[in-house]
Amino acid sequence: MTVPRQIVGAAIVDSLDAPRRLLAARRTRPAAYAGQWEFPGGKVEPGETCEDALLRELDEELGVSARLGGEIEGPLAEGWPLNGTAAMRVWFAAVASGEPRPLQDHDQLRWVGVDSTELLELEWIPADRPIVLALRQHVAARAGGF
Ligand SMILES: Nc1nc2c([nH]c(=O)n2[C@H]2C[C@H](O)[C@@H](COP(=O)(O)OP(=O)(O)OP(=O)(O)O)O2)c(=O)[nH]1
Repeated sequence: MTVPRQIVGAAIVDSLDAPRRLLAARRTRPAAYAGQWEFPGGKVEPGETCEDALLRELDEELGVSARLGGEIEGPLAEGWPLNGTAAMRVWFAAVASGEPRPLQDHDQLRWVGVDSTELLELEWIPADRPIVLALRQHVAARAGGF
């Protein structure tokens, strides 16, 4: 069996202890994903841990340093299956310093309520939808439901 290409993504929330809002990012490339919303992140490079790669990507793409919280575990050891031969591990994260800006790969960032219909109505990359649902479940379970 081929090992999927490892991608990492961040569910950036306003607070790791009591998340109410999520930072969604709209991609500009490649054409197949342009205009669709995603979790900021990218490919893990050789020699990097997933966590190091994610912190690097958040710095490059958004200009922030971040603190990672718990992982939103997917069905695979490599996380959540994406299109093709990739899979993505996703962590909750909070901004430690800096103000997120769409420096690379995105043309829009948006803080969206975790329990809002707006979150569900965003045009997510299709493979991200189950991750969004899992994220809501995590937050709802912690908050006692919403
Ligand atoms: N970052 C990110 N990528 C996702 C998500 N969902 C999803 O299917 N993908 C796909 C799109 C890309 O094919 C791949 C991530 O590659 P990328 O282009 O973001 O990686 P990168 O920043 O390292 O870019 P590059 O240096 O290769 O240009 O995973 C998501 O939520 N976040």
